[in-house]
Amino acid sequence: MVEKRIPISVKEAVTRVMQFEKEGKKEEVSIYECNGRFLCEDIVANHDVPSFDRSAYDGFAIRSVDLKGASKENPITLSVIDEIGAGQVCQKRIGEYEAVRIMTGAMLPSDCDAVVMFEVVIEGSENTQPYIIIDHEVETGTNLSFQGEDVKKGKTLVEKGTKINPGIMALLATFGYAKVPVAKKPIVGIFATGTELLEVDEPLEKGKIRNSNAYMVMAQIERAGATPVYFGKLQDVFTESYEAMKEKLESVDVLITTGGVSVGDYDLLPAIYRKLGAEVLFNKVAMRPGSVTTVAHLDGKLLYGLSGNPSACYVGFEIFTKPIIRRYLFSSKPHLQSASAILGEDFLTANAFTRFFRSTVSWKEDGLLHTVPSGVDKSNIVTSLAFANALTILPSNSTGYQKGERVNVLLLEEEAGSEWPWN
Ligand SMILES: Nc1nc2c(c(=O)[nH]1)N[C@H]1C(S)=C(S)[C@@H](COP(=O)(O)OP(=O)(O)OC[C@H]3O[C@@H](n4cnc5c(N)ncnc54)[C@H](O)[C@@H]3O)O[C@H]1N2
Ligand code: MOO
Ligand SMILES: [Mg+2]
Repeated sequence: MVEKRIPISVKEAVTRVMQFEKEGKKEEVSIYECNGRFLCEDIVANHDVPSFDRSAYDGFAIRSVDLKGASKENPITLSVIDEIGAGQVCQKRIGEYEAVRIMTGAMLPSDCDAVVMFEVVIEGSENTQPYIIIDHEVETGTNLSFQGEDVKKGKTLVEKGTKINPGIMALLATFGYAKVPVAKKPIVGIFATGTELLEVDEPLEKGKIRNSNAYMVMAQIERAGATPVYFGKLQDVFTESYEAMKEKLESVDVLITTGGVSVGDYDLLPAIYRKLGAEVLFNKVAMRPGSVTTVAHLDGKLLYGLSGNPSACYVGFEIFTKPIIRRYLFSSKPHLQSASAILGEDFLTANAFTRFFRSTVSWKEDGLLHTVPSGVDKSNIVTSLAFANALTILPSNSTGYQKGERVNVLLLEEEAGSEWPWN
């Protein structure tokens, strides 16, 4: 008699997996190598930015008090006693009716309180002494970039667990991070199981298929921020598979297998977990695709038995493996980012299980996010994955869903993530 598996909810299954979440190890890498890595510490401003008042324009630093009463009828002349470019500091005191020629980014002389742009003054010179004529009043603070206006010292700017992007690179450089504290990438091993599997470079044979899951999952692991290690494919032979898994488990943080987790005669993973002594957290989830997703735990490591069916394998990884990787990478929002979208097609069949259909979401003219299937909604389908940028969640119900209804989607390519999208 075949084993009868009792499905648990997606929320319960994710909860069981997340009991084993942990932050990973830290390392420091050169700023040249950190783009795309995940911060393992918050970035806190260690000084004001800018750290001094500076000119926002090319022009003249002045004392606004000297220009009180200036007008077209009563233009005021200032003597230009110094000249500074960005990086230079004026060493002179600026007295009454004096000004300094100043370039964008140069530190404002301490006696001055505003800048007038070149374009609004008349320049002249008398006996080699330059002067300017100004025909309007200038408020204190005009054309300045103030100390701390960008950020004040002590402010937390970027939280640990954030993926470094070009803007964060600018912050790291601003605050002097020649070495950047990042999370070590966890090592995620993969075996593809199945006697029917051919490698990419092998010609098709009767009854056989090419192994696509391994390459798909490697790319998902990389997208999640970890390092994939492909251990090759295993025939559906117990001893060989057991030995290979036992050996490779030593060298990885997480071990993924694809295929062999259901109730078929050659589905060996349940027996392999037993022999390894791994504790199975669940082997049936009320979701489709991915209902057979099995997660086990052994000596602090998670073993993912993802389905052999490509769509089920893909969804199982995104829902159950990605958040563990992101927690390892110090994220406090490790789950796929959720959003509300308008359903673009009818789904009128009853669902006993929550459906995650692979979807293409896009913004439409109504300003709302819309979701449509990216291909056929069956777990053995591989082509729908190529165009999926989201998973649309259709919770189980007896009526199905109508075009135009609001639904939740999980965004596959957004980096911000969700704390917990399962409420
Ligand atoms: N009696 C039952 N049969 C099945 C059940 C069930 O509940 N009772 N569940 C079905 C569901 S749902 C799924 S999903 C599949 C899951 O099967 P397995 O995870 O055991 O995977 P396999 O049997 O090894 O393979 C399934 C399918 O996927 C193809 N495959 C496998 N590996 C790869 C790969 N690396 N690249 C591409 N395609 C792969 C394989 O050839 C099979 O066609 O079980 C149902 N059966
Ligand atoms: O696990 Mo299967 O993917 O439910 O379709
Ligand atoms: Mg099977």
